[in-house]
Amino acid sequence: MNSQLLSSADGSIDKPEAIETSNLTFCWDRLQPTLRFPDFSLPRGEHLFLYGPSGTGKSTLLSLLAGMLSPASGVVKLLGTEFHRSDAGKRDRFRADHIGVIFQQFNLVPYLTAEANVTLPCKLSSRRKSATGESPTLAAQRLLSALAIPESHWQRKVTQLSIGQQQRIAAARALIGAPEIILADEPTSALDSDNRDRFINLLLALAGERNTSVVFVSHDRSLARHFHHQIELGQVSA
Ligand SMILES: Nc1ncnc2c1ncn2[C@@H]1O[C@H](COP(=O)(O)OP(=O)(O)OP(=O)(O)O)[C@@H](O)[C@H]1O
Repeated sequence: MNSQLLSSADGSIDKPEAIETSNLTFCWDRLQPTLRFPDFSLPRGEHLFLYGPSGTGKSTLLSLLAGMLSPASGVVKLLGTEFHRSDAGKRDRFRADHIGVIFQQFNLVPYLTAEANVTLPCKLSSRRKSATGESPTLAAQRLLSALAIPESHWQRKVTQLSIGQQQRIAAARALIGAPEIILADEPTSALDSDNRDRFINLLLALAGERNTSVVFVSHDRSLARHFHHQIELGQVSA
């Protein structure tokens, strides 16, 4: 088993961990091999790159971290709690309060404007709303601006925007209200390499300002240089 305790980039050892896993396994069904995941521990405010070939369980691991799946065995803790063991209501609340997710296909609400998509987490979480320190609309506008979405596009429906713009709106939605953790699943797969690098740099800079930890999944190992830590998935065994 590949076991990794990721040391803090600033050398401190007393910060509460954003994510800890140990002996984590998951099995979709009896016909498939058990997915076994490496142990790791990600300090607050740091970022981790998870890579590996197709089918090695990157998206499954992200769903385990997000509490959308429960492990077959082992432990997964976010901010010191095994929140996936809570009932559905508490799980949803924890996720809304503490986690921003950027999905592969962005999962934006198609009939809402760019700005309304970004403020959505503040409607689902009073914690995220108050953490903006201002009105959610102003916070959304600041993020849209920082992510280079022209003001003329803020009131457009997201379906009228380019893929690159939709991706940055998904990032703004994940960042608003400074959640402690962002989970990003291959959000750059549709972009060329210049735009991919620019997006990752922006995402990590904005996350850094908020002391937000980021787990970023990709099959493209060349992106690893942007991140504090990296883990390769690939051990799939029965
Ligand atoms: N909903 C599901 N039901 C059954 N099996 C699934 C389901 N989702 C994934 N799997 C299986 O679990 C394994 C891991 O899939 P997963 O999507 O986590 O891999 P991945 O590394 O993210 O792949 P990719 O890079 O292609 O997105 C694969 O064998 C896949 O077929």
